[in-house]
Amino acid sequence: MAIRFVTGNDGKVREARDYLEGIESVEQLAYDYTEVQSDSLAEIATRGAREAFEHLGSDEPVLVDDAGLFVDALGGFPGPYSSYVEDTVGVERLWRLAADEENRRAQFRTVLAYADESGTETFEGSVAGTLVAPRGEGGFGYDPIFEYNGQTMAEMSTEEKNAISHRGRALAAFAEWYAGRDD
Ligand SMILES: O=c1[nH]c(=O)c2ncn([C@@H]3O[C@H](COP(=O)(O)OP(=O)(O)OP(=O)(O)O)[C@@H](O)[C@H]3O)c2[nH]1
Ligand SMILES: [Mg+2]
Repeated sequence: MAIRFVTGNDGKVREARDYLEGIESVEQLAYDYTEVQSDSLAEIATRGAREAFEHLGSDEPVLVDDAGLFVDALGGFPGPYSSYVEDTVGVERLWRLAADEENRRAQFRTVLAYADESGTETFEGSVAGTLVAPRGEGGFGYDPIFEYNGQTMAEMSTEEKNAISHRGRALAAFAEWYAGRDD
């Protein structure tokens, strides 16, 4: 049975497909679930997955991904508000905010929530890196300003990004659980 990935973000779908290829197919559903205002990505993802599962019906499980960029020098901003900040402030201006700081460390975090009739499972992944002036054409979102091991995530192929990224790590935990579940 295909995994129903509820997201409007094509980049997330590309990465999930690349990672889960050979395990399960991934179908993108564009249902716009409520993203609650919370400091916790897990809470946002869990509540979104429950709402999407109940709304979409048909007893098929859904997968939701809530992600955020946490900048050390900015007290973890934009964190759970990363999507809003990308749309309002923009990636380039967020970089300029961080460029004035001595400490340019940041983390990317993702929580995947998988909801079915028996409940919701969550899988987390994070990666630590350094913010840099934008480089690279690949990826999406903040990838051009997030450097890991000398490369920005926008300079990596999908496979290279998945091997080190927050989402790749969350997908690894999900894939292990998914393969071992009995249904
Ligand atoms: O550099 C990045 N590398 C990534 O791997 C990544 N994953 C997410 N993001 C950005 O962080 C916010 C998350 O918000 P978010 O989880 O609500 O996603 P979204 O609104 O884009 O899609 P949806 O799944 O909610 O429909 C959005 O601004 C995304 O562009 C990323 N940026
Ligand atoms: Mg969103």
